[in-house]
Amino acid sequence: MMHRLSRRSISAILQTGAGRYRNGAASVSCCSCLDKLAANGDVGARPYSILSTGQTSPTKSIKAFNLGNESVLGLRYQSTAAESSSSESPVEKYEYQAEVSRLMDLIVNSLYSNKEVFLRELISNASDALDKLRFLSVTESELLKDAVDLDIRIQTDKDNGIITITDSGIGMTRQELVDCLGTIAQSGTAKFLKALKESKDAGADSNLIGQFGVGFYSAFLVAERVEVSTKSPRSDKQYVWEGESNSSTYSVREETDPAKLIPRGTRLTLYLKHDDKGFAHPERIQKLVKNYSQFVSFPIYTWQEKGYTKEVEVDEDPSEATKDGQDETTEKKKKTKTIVEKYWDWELTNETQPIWLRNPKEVTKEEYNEFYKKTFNEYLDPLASSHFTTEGEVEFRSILYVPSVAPMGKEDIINPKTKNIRLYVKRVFISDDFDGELFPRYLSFIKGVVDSNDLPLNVSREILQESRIIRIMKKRLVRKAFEMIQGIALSDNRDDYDKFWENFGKHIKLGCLDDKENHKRLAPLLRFFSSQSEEELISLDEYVENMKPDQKNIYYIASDSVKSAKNTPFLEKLIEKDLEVLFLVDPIDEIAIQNLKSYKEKDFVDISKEDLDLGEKNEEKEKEMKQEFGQICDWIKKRLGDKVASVQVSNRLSASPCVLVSGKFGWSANMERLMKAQTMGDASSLDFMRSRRIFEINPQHPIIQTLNAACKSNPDDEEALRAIDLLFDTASVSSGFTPENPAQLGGRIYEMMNLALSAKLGTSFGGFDQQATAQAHAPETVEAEIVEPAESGGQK
Ligand SMILES: Nc1ncnc2c1ncn2[C@@H]1O[C@H](COP(=O)(O)OP(=O)(O)OP(=O)(O)O)[C@@H](O)[C@H]1O
Repeated sequence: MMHRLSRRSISAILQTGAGRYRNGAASVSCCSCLDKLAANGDVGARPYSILSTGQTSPTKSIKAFNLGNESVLGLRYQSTAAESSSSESPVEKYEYQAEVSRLMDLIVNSLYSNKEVFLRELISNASDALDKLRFLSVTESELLKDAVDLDIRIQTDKDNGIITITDSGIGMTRQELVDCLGTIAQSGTAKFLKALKESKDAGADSNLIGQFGVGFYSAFLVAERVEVSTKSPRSDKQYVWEGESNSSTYSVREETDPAKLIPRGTRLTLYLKHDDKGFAHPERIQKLVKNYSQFVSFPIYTWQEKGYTKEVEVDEDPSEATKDGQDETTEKKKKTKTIVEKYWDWELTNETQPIWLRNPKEVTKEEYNEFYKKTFNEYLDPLASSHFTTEGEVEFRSILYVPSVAPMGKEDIINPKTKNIRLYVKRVFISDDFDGELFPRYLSFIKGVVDSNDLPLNVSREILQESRIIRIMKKRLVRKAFEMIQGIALSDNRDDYDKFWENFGKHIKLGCLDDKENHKRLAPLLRFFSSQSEEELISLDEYVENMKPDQKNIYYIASDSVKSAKNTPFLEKLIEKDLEVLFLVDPIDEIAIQNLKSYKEKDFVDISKEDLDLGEKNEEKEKEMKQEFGQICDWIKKRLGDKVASVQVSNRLSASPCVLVSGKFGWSANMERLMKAQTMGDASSLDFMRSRRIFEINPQHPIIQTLNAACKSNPDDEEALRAIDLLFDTASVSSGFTPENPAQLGGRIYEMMNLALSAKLGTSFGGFDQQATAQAHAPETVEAEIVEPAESGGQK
């Protein structure tokens, strides 16, 4: 029977394993999102709450963020009468949110290495602002009313140590300026702070800024003063934000200097610290742009000194001319020299054709890897990549990657929240916020870009969910992802697949539960230990190749470790017959295999369940056995009552006297343990499953032969009957089940020990009351055992 489990149950089972997956913290990218969440009343589960929403006047615009356990005022208006009246455009002063102050303090006082990443962060913000404008303008064309190109321009003044970064993006209104710069509302920065703290605790270097980025505030890595002058197409006015590295306040005012007005977008001016003025060299900036922002899809221009050569006449010495004996009346051929004329101009510094639009034959592996690392902020090369174009019904271009490490902090693979797939429509970035629309959740670890010409530019979430085009795209993307993973599996480098399996094996197993349609692609990717390969994982293909010529099934046993799997009595006959058995030791393995049912037409068979056919059925022998052992089977069944469904002669044992086998449709010992641990099985279903077990006896074993004789000569013999009880309890334990009453089992073992010792030494000591000992260990624990699920999970 295949067990149908709810998502909650699967999630719980996944958590039973070594790696615990937890729900990711809410990821909010900007303050406006916070406001939306607050408006939706969706703040309960988030790491913050908004106590009162912003209003136009900053005096009343007070937001309180609950970060961790400290509740801090986001903005505190400090304007004084003197300040507001001192200029035409009043300067309003604000205090940073406490988190920002902490971050600024860290940036200014602790982070000295890798400072150059400030440029990457600021260019990335400019590029986001351009993306946002392009996206919004699809539905609000008036946003583009100021006809300026969509680009980023960086100018330097090396003498004064000033860098200016200007974009023609969406800009910020006054309120947005106040909301966005001065508070931390996005998860990247919060994660950075947390990681920084952890790395410091661990004594590691604090060079984490490159991995996480701290967005806008990284400007203070190099600047002592930052000016942000910004003009939103939704506002008539331009505003200026000013902050200093050693101050806990910042100010906002209107831009009144006509020379400084821009039609749209944002201009950041960085006044560099004395020691960092070297960043204002035009060549250095050019090098950094090439290094960090090569794959930004908007043109980045840098202000560069250029030169062109020209010929200029040289004034001749008149005496020299007469020396040559030239006739003064003949026209003189004038002498010239080549000089270089210097001038300053904008120079395009990045490659603007997106890498996915290029011909795959012309892109090198290094370029793919660089694009991956820059786009997804990764430090390691991916394990594999695939660049392809699909044609026909739906056309799109894509580059997909398999990361070489699992995300930091582990994600919830059941409900992943990733920004791993960036969707473009006709090169316009649309979204990276997907929830299973382009990839099934179990493949959410795949990263990449997808660019389609067939989708409308104003594609909304609803359109995505309903779209036939998206459905076709998803099918193709999934197929490509599988080809890519299979490519790693088939490569000569086994380490790569081991790495993949370690990081994403659970995802593949989850796919076996979730995606019936792709079972054929998922199954060859699975890996297990086996009775013949305890150290190295094997594939199902390797198992099938190793099968005996007449072997029909793929045998497996589910257990909690390789060690306990290899010692289970269920293996005995299979080992003797040299049949390989897969060891399913991850909690999710058994459910995954049960969902697959078969591989290459070979059924998966659980060797701990009834009706195990090892291909040696002999009816004659069975009849004989029935005659010889039929009576003992009935006798044992009578003694065990409802604890078992039946007692049978076993064909799977050689060394053990007996074993407790699960019913064909019942829970294996492993499943029963999981169900109990997760309190997913209520007491009645546990009792039912237990009552379906079969007690199998090994007719060759001396204990069974002795009992067989006892049953024929004296079936009421108390000692023989108690031996049956002990045999049953012991078989439960060795078969992987938890004994119903461990204390009672202990009592029975002591009793047997006493009997054996008495027989050996010819005496019984101290009037030892065997039955009393057994009973003394019995009572309360029975209760505790039954009550346990209800206490922890409310089920009984
Ligand atoms: N050049 C810009 N144009 C328009 N808005 C900007 C610009 N730079 C920053 N912002 C606004 O300021 C906010 C905060 O920027 P910051 O870089 O600190 O974080 P972020 O960009 O949201 O997150 P991350 O840097 O992790 O992507 C942005 O979300 C954006 O709304």
